[in-house]
Amino acid sequence: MDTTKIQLQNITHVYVNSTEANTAIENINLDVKTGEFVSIVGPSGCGKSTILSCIAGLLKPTCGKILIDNIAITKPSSKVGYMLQSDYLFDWRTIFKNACIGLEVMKQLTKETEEYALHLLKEMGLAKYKDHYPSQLSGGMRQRAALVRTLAAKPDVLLLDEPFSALDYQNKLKLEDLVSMTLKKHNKTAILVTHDIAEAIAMSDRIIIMDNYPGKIKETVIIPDEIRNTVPFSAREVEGFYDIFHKIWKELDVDEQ
Ligand SMILES: Nc1ncnc2c1ncn2[C@@H]1O[C@H](COP(=O)(O)OP(=O)(O)OP(=O)(O)O)[C@@H](O)[C@H]1O
Repeated sequence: MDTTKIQLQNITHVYVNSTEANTAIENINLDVKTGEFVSIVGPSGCGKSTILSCIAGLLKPTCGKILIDNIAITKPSSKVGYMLQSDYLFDWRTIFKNACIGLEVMKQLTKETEEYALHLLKEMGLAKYKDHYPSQLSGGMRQRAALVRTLAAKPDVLLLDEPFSALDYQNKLKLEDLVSMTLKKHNKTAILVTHDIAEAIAMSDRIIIMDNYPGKIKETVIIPDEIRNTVPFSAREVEGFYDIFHKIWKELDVDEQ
């Protein structure tokens, strides 16, 4: 049975400083099901990161309510993992120690949780680098270590804010496959923010297209099963992939509006 994991109910957020008020997002309504992968695309400044920060409990929306498992989000919670463009690994800690940092901060470091972190490092092909330091790893390996750190705390929800954008194309495609397969295997619910339309189509069940001034939902695109059930790398070869690409491209092309 489909259960709703995340609910955004009429979310509006206004950034206020000493000279002005800026309505970043207005009346955002969105339900995300357990295990669903939703991407958000839209022009720069339309409020994608603001939405993620509100779901993460880092930002309190000016109006509206956010629920996870029907419980209102008022502060950051271990249920929600956040992965960003920069890996934020600590250079003085080994990869294993970096992977365990969230557990340490939450005072959940036990033999069992350490073993789980080690298991995830193995899954990500990093077991033999566990005693290395971040500076000894490539960008793709570092981002995989950041993913282990995020998953080690066993969040139900993953918020991914352009996590592959700093990687070279080959590593980006490899990591898309790995993240997609890992999240499916662990039945995680994910929201990805990306400027890469092909990445959004290849990884998602559903894509939310946003509009600017103020940020709002313009359209929703449901990804057909043939694409959804294929790993991201091969999804690009599925018939109909580029029809969806062109549709989204057109929606985002401000010159044509
Ligand atoms: N701390 C802040 N104070 C004031 N305004 C802010 C703040 N953070 C973001 N904004 C404004 O809110 C709007 C939405 O910003 P946000 O970063 O959420 O957009 P975005 O869609 O993620 O952008 P990008 O694609 O460029 O990363 C923008 O107009 C931005 O300038």
